[in-house]
Amino acid sequence: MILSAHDLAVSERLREVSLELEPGTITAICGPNGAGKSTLLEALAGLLEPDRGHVMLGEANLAEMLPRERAKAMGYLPQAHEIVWDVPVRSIVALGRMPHGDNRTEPVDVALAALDIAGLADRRAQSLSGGETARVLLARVLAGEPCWILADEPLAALDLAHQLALLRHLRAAADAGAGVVLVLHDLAHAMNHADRVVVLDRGGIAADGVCENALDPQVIERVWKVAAWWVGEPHHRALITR
Ligand SMILES: Nc1ncnc2c1ncn2[C@@H]1O[C@H](COP(=O)(O)OP(=O)(O)OP(=O)(O)O)[C@@H](O)[C@H]1O
Repeated sequence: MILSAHDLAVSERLREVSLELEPGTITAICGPNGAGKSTLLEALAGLLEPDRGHVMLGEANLAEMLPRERAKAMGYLPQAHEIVWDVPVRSIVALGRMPHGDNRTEPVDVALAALDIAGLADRRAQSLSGGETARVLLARVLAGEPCWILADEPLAALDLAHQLALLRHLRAAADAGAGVVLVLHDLAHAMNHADRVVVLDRGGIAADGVCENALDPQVIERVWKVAAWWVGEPHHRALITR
């Protein structure tokens, strides 16, 4: 189902943002610190009530959906990676099944494997490293098999191999019909792995479109105030800065 934002405004943080996001694709939200990326993602997840505007999931207004139905549809990973309960990793990941009210173990096992944490399943959550914690919280989102995966900087704490593995998994989820929206600071990840990039600047949309256009050097110069250019082949590009 299409996820759409209509004239979303949140105090000084977001100014009249409208977007239509297609399932089956990966959209990256990029922009400088404080641009409003996390605010937009939270609003798209239905977890932040905008001052004006609304978010629709297909024909349903997200704000009017039952919390349980919304939680089934929208998998959200916040920016701060913290686990406050000192319980086994498997129990944390299994929380992803809560909106479904079932005890199905298969999605939990698939998520543990996807994030390469099956070997940690019996470890206490508070004994994990930062990157392991991030992978456990992502696995919880994936275990819920949501229609939409909204993740705020999901790659930030991961090492190179786990970043690539997660990106492959998110691509497979999109190919299977899920919508994926990622807040990314690494513009090369956005360029190489997203289908579409939305650039936010000071609460508004500065660019929106296919990666080559939305992350054109002129946009990077205007928004980030950095002189930069792309090298390499499509899907394997690197950003060179001056
Ligand atoms: N709860 C809040 N109350 C008031 N202002 C907030 C709140 N949360 C964030 N802000 C402000 O809103 C603006 C947008 O914040 P947001 O976290 O959405 O930015 P961001 O693009 O995700 O930034 P970053 O890249 O630093 O994570 C910032 O100026 C921030 O200081």
